[in-house]
Amino acid sequence: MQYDVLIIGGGVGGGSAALNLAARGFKVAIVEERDWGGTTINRGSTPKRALLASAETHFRMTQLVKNVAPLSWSEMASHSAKVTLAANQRYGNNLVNSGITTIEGHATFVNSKTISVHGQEYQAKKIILATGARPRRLEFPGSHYMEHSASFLKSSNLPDNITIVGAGIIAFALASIATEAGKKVTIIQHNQKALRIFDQDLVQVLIKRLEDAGVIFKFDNTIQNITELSTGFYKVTTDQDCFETKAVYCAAGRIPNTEDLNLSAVGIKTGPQGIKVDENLRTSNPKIFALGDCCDVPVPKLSNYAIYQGKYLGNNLQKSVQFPIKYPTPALTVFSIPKLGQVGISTQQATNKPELEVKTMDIKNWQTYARNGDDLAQLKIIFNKGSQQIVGAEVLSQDADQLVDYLSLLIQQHVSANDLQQQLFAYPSQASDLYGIWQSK
Ligand SMILES: Cc1cc2nc3c(=O)[nH]c(=O)nc-3n(C[C@H](O)[C@H](O)[C@H](O)COP(=O)(O)OP(=O)(O)OC[C@H]3O[C@@H](n4cnc5c(N)ncnc54)[C@H](O)[C@@H]3O)c2cc1C
Ligand SMILES: NC(=O)c1ccc[n+]([C@@H]2O[C@H](COP(=O)([O-])OP(=O)(O)OC[C@H]3O[C@@H](n4cnc5c(N)ncnc54)[C@H](O)[C@@H]3O)[C@@H](O)[C@H]2O)c1
Repeated sequence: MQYDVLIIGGGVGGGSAALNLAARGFKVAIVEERDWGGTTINRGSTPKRALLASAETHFRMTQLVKNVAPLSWSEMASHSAKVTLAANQRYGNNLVNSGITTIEGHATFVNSKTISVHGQEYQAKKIILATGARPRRLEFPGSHYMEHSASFLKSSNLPDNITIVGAGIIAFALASIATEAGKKVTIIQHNQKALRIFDQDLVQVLIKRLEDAGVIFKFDNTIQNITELSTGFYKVTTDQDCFETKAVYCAAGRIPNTEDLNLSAVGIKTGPQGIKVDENLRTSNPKIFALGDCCDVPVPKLSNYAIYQGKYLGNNLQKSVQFPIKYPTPALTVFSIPKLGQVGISTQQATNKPELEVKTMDIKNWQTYARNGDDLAQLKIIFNKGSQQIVGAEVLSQDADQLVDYLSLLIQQHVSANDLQQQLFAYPSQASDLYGIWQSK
C-alpha cells in the first residue's frame, strides 16, 4: 500500500502530525503498537490529572473547612479509568474520522520508503518517526520488583505505603496524589537536588509542605537492593538506610524508543538523547523525520512540544521543510499540590544577567489566593530592566498552571503594562490580578 506520509507512533506527537497532514489533503497512515494517544492519553497527563482532580479538590476543601471525609482510592481510580478510556477512544476515532489509515502493530524499516507491520509492507514518500520514550530502568539486585508511573496511574488498589525513586516532575505529582488519598509516601533521591530546573527556593517550600503532609524525603540516598518479605512488604536498602514499603515506583527519567526499528538499515543516527534531527526535524536520512520524545532536540520532552512539532511538520512537509522550527515561550508545570509553574526565562537562567531583574512576590494575601486558602502562593517575575517587559516567571500556587499560561501569552506577545491597562478582565480573577504585577513592583 502506498501513502504520501507514514507515521510510526500514535501518541500525541504522531497524531498531531497525522491530523495536520490529513487536513492538507495528504494520504496519511499511522502505525501504533500499543494504544492510540500513547503516553499522554493512556499513561501520562490524562490519568494523572484525573486522579489529581479528586486529590486537589480534597486538599482545597481541607484548607477551607474542618472534617472533610477521606478520599476513596477506588472511586478516584474508577473516575480516572473512565476519563482515560473515553480519551483513548476519542483519540483513535478522531484519526479514523479524519480520513487517516490506522494500522495496529509494531513497525520496522525495510528501506527508506517502506516499513513492515506484521509482515505486511507499506510504502510512503516520507516517513515520520514518533515512537516516544519509556521509563528508565535502574539495575541492582531486586530492581525487578520496581514498577513505574503507569502502574501507579492504573492501580485500582494503591498500597497504603509506597516508595518513589527519583525526586523529579513525576514523583512530585504521584506523591501529592497518594498523600492526599491517605497513603504514606517515601521519596528517594540520589543527590540533594529535587526538580532541578525549577526555582530552588520555591522547590524548598513545596518539599516542606509535602513533608508536613507526611511525605518522607531521603536525599543523598542511592537505592541498592530490594528484597521481598513474607509479610507483604518489600525491604528497601539504600547506601544510607533500610526500610519497609509495600510498592516501589521508579521515576528516574525516561529514555527514547529507538530500538527494534531497524534504523541502521536506513542510515538514521541516534544518541543517548534519541534520534538525531536537524532544525527541520529531519533525521540523517533526508526522507525521514522525527519528533516528540523519541528525538534529540534542545527542548523539554513534553506533550505540548510533541504536539507543536507535529503541527510544524504537518504545515511544512509539503514544502520539503524550508524553515527551521522556532519554539514559542516555554511553559511547564509540575502537577503537585500546590503546583509549581515556570514560563519563559527561569530564575536560574536570569542569574548573572545584569539586564534582568528578579522580583519575588508573596501573593498569598492577594484576594485570588487568600479566598482559596492558597497560603503558600509565591510568584517570582523576571523583568527586563530596560523595557520593563516580563520575560519569565516561576510560581507556586494551587492554580500555577493557569497563571503560567496567562504570563506565557504576555511574554510571547510582548504585552506591556500599558497594553494590559486597556484590557477588561472579569474581576476578581487570576487574569485581573495581572494589573497588580507591575503595580506591586
Ligand atoms: C506520568 C507522566 C506524566 C506526564 N505528564 C505530562 C504533563 O502533565 N504535561 C506534559 O506536557 N507532558 C507530560 N508528560 C510527558 C508526555 O507524556 C510526553 O512528552 C508525550 O507523551 C510525548 O509524546 P510522543 O507522541 O512523542 O510519544 P508517546 O506519547 O510516547 O507516543 C509514542 C507512541 O509510539 C508507539 N510506538 C513506539 N514504537 C513503535 C513502533 N515501532 N511501531 C508502532 N508504534 C510504536 C508507542 O506505543 C506510543 O504509543 C508526562 C509523562 C509521564 C510518563
Ligand atoms: N507536568 C509535566 O510537564 C510532566 C509531568 C510528568 C512527566 N513529564 C515528562 O516526563 C519526564 C520524566 O519524568 P521523571 O520525573 O521520570 O524525570 P525527571 O528528570 O524530572 O526526574 C528524575 C529524577 O530522578 C533522579 N534520579 C535519577 N537516577 C536516580 C537514582 N538512581 N536514584 C534516585 N534518583 C534518581 C534525578 O536526579 C531526577 O531528580 C520529564 O522529564 C518530563 O519530560 C512532564
